[in-house]
Amino acid sequence: MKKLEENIFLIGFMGAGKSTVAAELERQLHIPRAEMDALIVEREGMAISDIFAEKGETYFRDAETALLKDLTEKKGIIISCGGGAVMRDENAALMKQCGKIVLLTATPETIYERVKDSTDRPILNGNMNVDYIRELMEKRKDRYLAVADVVVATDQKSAEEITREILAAFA
Ligand SMILES: Nc1ncnc2c1ncn2[C@@H]1O[C@H](COP(=O)(O)OP(=O)(O)OP(=O)(O)O)[C@@H](O)[C@H]1O
Ligand SMILES: O=C(O)C1=C[C@@H](O)[C@@H](O)[C@H](O)C1
Ligand SMILES: [Mg+2]
Repeated sequence: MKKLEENIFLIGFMGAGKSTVAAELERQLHIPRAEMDALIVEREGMAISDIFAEKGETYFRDAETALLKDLTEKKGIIISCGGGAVMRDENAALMKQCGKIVLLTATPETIYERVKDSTDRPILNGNMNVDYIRELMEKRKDRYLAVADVVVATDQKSAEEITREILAAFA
């Protein structure tokens, strides 16, 4: 893993720990990290929830695809994806072509505990409960699993442990 020629894409449900683990991978591997959500906020000059509310989800999804196209021009970076990014076929194909895809999973109960106080996950606005999380996760699960090269369950594990498992899978 010293000479990472491909990218690492971290995918998974909101709160699975993509941003947290990406930061740990960056710290350990000394390779740059791109946070899709943060880069969209920077490009648009608006919070994610404001983009959804004022411009709509399709606008956000188009911005996400445009950003992914720019990011996949690069090599050897860690990309922490938006939780829904891989649901678009075009995005999933781009990721597959340009790197290894790591899926982080967690139970709906764990996810709820991690995201319940957040106000900037518009997909969960008004639906912040375990049942809704389970339902949406179920809808997304097949796609997440279909594209993943490596799957790491994150419940009751620290970011360091999860990172160790990812690196072991690629060793
Ligand atoms: N392994 C873990 N154990 C305990 N808490 C965690 C773990 N991973 C992440 N968290 C916490 O859960 C919350 C969500 O984590 P994070 O932002 O990394 O998720 P994400 O997958 O990037 O979510 P999103 O798709 O919404 O960007 C944060 O408060 C983070 O500190
Ligand atoms: O799962 C999703 O659809 C999303 C996850 C977040 O990372 C953001 O990209 C946005 O809130 C949408
Ligand atoms: Mg994140």
